[in-house]
Amino acid sequence: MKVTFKDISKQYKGKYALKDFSSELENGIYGLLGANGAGKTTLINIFVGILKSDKGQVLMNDVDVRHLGIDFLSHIGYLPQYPQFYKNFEVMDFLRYMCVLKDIPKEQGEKRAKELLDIVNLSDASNKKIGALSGGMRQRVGIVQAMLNDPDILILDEPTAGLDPQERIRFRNLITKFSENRIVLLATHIVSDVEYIANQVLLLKAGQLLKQNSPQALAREIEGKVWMVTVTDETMEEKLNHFHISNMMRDHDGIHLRVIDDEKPDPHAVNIEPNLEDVFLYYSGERERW
Ligand SMILES: Nc1ncnc2c1ncn2[C@@H]1O[C@H](COP(=O)(O)OP(=O)(O)OP(=O)(O)O)[C@@H](O)[C@H]1O
Repeated sequence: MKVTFKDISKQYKGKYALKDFSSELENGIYGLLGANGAGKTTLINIFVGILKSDKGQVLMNDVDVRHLGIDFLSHIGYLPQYPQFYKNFEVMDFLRYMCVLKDIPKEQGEKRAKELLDIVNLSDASNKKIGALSGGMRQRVGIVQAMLNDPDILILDEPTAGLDPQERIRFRNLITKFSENRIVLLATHIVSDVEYIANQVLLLKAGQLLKQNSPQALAREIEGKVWMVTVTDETMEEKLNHFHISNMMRDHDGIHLRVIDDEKPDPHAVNIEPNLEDVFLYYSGERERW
């Protein structure tokens, strides 16, 4: 399976939400990483056909998806940013309903729903009302409905919003489990959602694709630009005013700043190994004061 985005643009009131976005995806997990408002949902909405682009094409195996119509949708599983569930539906009834919408034959859908509920550890909840589930359980129902048609392309828009750390880890493991022989596109602004599971990260800023590479390669690209500097309360201000700081930690030796900059920020600064959060900040961060 191959998906190609070709020069996609979308404007709202003369302002670009997405500008000349081009990328190619093959089987694997892709983290679409960008700050709030970077254009992630716009791209996904264009991809799944909810939104029309002003310009550009989405191709599946080199065919424009607009020519494929319903056939394209049968290849897609989609979990929106704010999934709306019927709270009075029981889990299994909701999944049966989704099978009807997706035109999945009854017996096949029933079997698939039960298998998926088992994989996400929700078999015991299949007769519970959706309104009675925790946020994490509801997200798992969301991913089950996205997987009902055994899609080649799984699209998840901010899927870990509202999950606690343990649920977040479980969810990541689940995505990895489901990623075999599929394209998974996972939009998020939370770096740790994709740092360990994405084969490639697409870094989006103000509607434009800044970078596409593996997390490791992206981190290597900024080697030599991440520094550790120890300061005092008196000398800290100057650093905060001049540099991107990705972390601050205070202990009995002083305040340890993780600084991101092309130049050595202090004669005593030492280089440290970059991570994906540093990459995100290096390319898309504004210097913010709190
Ligand atoms: N219907 C709309 N009308 C006007 N502007 C919009 C509309 N939808 C999105 N935008 C603007 O387009 C830009 C991209 O928004 P988008 O929702 O795609 O970003 P995002 O990366 O998904 O952000 P978030 O993480 O907050 O969901 C933003 O500046 C947003 O304000």
